[in-house]
Amino acid sequence: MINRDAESGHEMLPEAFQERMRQMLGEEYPAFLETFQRAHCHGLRLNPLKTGLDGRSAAEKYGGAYGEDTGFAHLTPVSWAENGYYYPSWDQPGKHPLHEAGVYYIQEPSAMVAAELLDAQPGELILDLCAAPGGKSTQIAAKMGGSGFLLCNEIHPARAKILSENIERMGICNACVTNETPEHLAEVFPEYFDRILVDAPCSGEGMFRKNEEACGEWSQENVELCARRQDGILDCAARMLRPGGILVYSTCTFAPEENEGSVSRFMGRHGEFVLLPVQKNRLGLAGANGIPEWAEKPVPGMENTLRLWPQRIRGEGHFAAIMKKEAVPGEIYHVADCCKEEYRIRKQSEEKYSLADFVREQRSMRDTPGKARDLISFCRENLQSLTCEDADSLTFSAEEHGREARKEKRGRQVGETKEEKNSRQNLEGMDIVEALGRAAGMKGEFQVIRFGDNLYLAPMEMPPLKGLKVLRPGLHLGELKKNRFEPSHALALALAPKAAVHRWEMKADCAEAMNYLKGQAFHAEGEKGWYLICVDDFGMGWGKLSGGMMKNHYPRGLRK
Ligand SMILES: C[S@@+](CC[C@H](N)C(=O)[O-])C[C@H]1O[C@@H](n2cnc3c(N)ncnc32)[C@H](O)[C@@H]1O
Repeated sequence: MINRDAESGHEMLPEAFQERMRQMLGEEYPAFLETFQRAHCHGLRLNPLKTGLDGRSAAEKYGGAYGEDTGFAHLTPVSWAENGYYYPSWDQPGKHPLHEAGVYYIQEPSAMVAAELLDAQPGELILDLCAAPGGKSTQIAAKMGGSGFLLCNEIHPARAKILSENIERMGICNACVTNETPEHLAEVFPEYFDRILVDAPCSGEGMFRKNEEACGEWSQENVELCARRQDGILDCAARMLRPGGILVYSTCTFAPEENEGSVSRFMGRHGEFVLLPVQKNRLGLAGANGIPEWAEKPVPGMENTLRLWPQRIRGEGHFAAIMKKEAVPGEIYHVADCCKEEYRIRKQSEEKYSLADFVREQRSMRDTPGKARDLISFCRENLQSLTCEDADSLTFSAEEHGREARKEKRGRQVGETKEEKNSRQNLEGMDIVEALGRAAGMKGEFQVIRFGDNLYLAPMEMPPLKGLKVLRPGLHLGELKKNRFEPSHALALALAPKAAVHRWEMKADCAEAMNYLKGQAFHAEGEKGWYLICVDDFGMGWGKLSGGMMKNHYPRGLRK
């Protein structure tokens, strides 16, 4: 039954929920209820993969550079998230071209805390098990900075598609998106990951203020159902974590059964895990403790978990806990290193191409000069020549400008045998693919994967995905069409703009940018070919110039 107390602003809250919250909060209950009369906070996270800056510098640069009507001014920091900012309710950053260019992700401020606690490091193997729509995955990827492997999984197909689009929009190169059950993933990846985030499906009580509809669906039975589901998901996560690995569990609900309850039941079943304290002072969240008495069988350290309350902070209700897998009960789990070794060997035997094989195959695809459908020819014509000894500091050569200069030196050079010429061109091809990976943000070693006519880049750490439902096996580079290679939208968003030979610059706050997002073609003069369409120096999509017209290649499904 719904309590309709119009004056209080919480008329939509179910009575049983109110009664339980009254019991839980005691004297603090009126302050909690009062939050339902206030508007909720709005947050966004700046994307360092795009800006190349830390949050503060990016906020100063971009927050200051845009007027009120762009929806990108007035940013104030969220204390617990590195690149997190509040924006005022009158701003509409979701409608701005910079949003489509992946410069930021709109995310509820409290929801930013879980990925901070996961503390992902470059080079690690990380799983986001319940990942759609991708707020936390994109935050984790930002921390990895293009190095290591991120598996983003979502059980619901339609939500997995949205997840994949968000991974693409944010220009992430080292992530794979799957649509799997936790149980199936646990069979495929025993003790594989260094860190796992379980941002669990929950009763969503913490979002009631934002989403009234969720209130109507609330029931005690659903809370209990969610708690049981969380037990199952956490058990799968435990199987996939390597000894010494970190598991972060989070929800956006207040229900004790799904928070302290889920954690203590999990710890009861898994003696190999210990609870780690959340460093609350560092996050500006002193005293935001979990409550041991709210678990049926509390385990030591439960107060070290994190509870966010809307009456205490500028954000919605959230819960998070950090757990570490310590012991290695050999009879249940394999040893992680053995497992990784196994993957490495499988990869070697199953992998279709080495980079060298791939380059050789691509070069043989050039049936007629000028009709090259291979990736290397595309790069030669459309990417600046790059040197990439140090992945962190790409140098783009300005001297080799011009279509002629970029053409492959096809003929034999003086004193060169046929074999030497082939080998030189293969090496050049490998350099080009290597440079493409760097320009797309790859920091470690990577592989090129071909699915039919589609080409992808993926970190070397990505294991074989046979038998899994995969939406995105890495960064989509593009498609080999009949007579040409067509670059993907994902590549436009991941590519460092300075790597593109042809760029078409637009101002983010002008009508031209919105018209491009609507799919409109426009008049333009310049050299024929592919153009990276940029808003304020950020890649937003492709256009193809021919005969004075820029054909619009912004994907139909994303047009405004
Ligand atoms: C809280 S949401 C995740 C939000 C996401 N982490 C983010 O930051 O954008 C929980 C997700 O778990 C998914 N889910 C539902 N049932 C599941 C199950 N049995 N196993 C795994 N995930 C499930 C839901 O579809 C939902 O997308």
